[in-house]
Amino acid sequence: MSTPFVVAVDGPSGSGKSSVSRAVARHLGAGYLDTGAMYRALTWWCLESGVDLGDADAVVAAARELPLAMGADPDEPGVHVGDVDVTEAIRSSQISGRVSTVATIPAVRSELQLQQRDLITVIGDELGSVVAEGRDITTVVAPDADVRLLLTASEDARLRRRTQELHGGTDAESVERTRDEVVRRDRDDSTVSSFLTAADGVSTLDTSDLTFEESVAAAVALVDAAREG
Ligand SMILES: Nc1ncnc2c1ncn2[C@@H]1O[C@H](COP(=O)(O)OP(=O)(O)O)[C@@H](O)[C@H]1O
Ligand SMILES: Nc1ccn([C@H]2C[C@H](O)[C@@H](COP(=O)(O)OP(=O)(O)O)O2)c(=O)n1
Repeated sequence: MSTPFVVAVDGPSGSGKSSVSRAVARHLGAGYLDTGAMYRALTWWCLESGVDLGDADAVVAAARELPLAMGADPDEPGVHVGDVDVTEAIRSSQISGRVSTVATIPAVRSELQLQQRDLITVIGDELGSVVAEGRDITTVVAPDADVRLLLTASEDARLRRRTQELHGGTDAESVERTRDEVVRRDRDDSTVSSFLTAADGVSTLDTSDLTFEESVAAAVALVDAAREG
């Protein structure tokens, strides 16, 4: 069996990681792994089962026991915890508002990073290639990936995109309602991962002034160059 082709993508909220990574995975016929969804699913499970998010030991124990199933289809990347389909529920503002509390516990990160490496191996072995995205994939989870890409975009562009997605418009009030979900969360998350500037060997793609299609084309060009080289 040949070694799987791995694409690692990081970036702040609203930079386009999920949508661009899914498009790249479709282009490659690869599997897709949304590592942020794993932190979200753990947060959902803790809230559902009454685990106090302030009790780091309890959250770590929950991370070890989490009955998580990650779908790898970029067209339909479902997330299940036990029998429950949490794909939609983990995108709620309740989860977005609390996920950083979970994701900034170092031992939780170590546990989920282990699970993410295993998933990248399993998906890669099955499909031949995998696109994994998050905050620390290029640096910690898969630093040896064949392609390592940091997506960036101005705060203004990221806020506008997320507001459009969540509220269907970009009036001033909706933008303010979204600010906590983007700006505050990135500030908290960046205390434990370095996803605002590219590490050595990581390519940066600034999507601020690109259309979605242009972002995908630029990412695909990088991936194709690495495949051919
Ligand atoms: N140039 C662009 N690059 C990437 N996404 C863009 C661009 N312009 C608009 N978007 C939209 O912004 C949103 C980005 O969301 P998402 O991919 O979930 O970002 P992230 O995973 O980084 O939080 C999507 O709805 C996407 O269609
Ligand atoms: N590899 C990762 C992925 C996500 N996280 C954290 C940081 C984020 O606040 C949450 C949710 O990530 P997610 O990628 O779903 O967030 P956005 O879609 O970018 O808004 O998880 C992380 O710490 N490390």
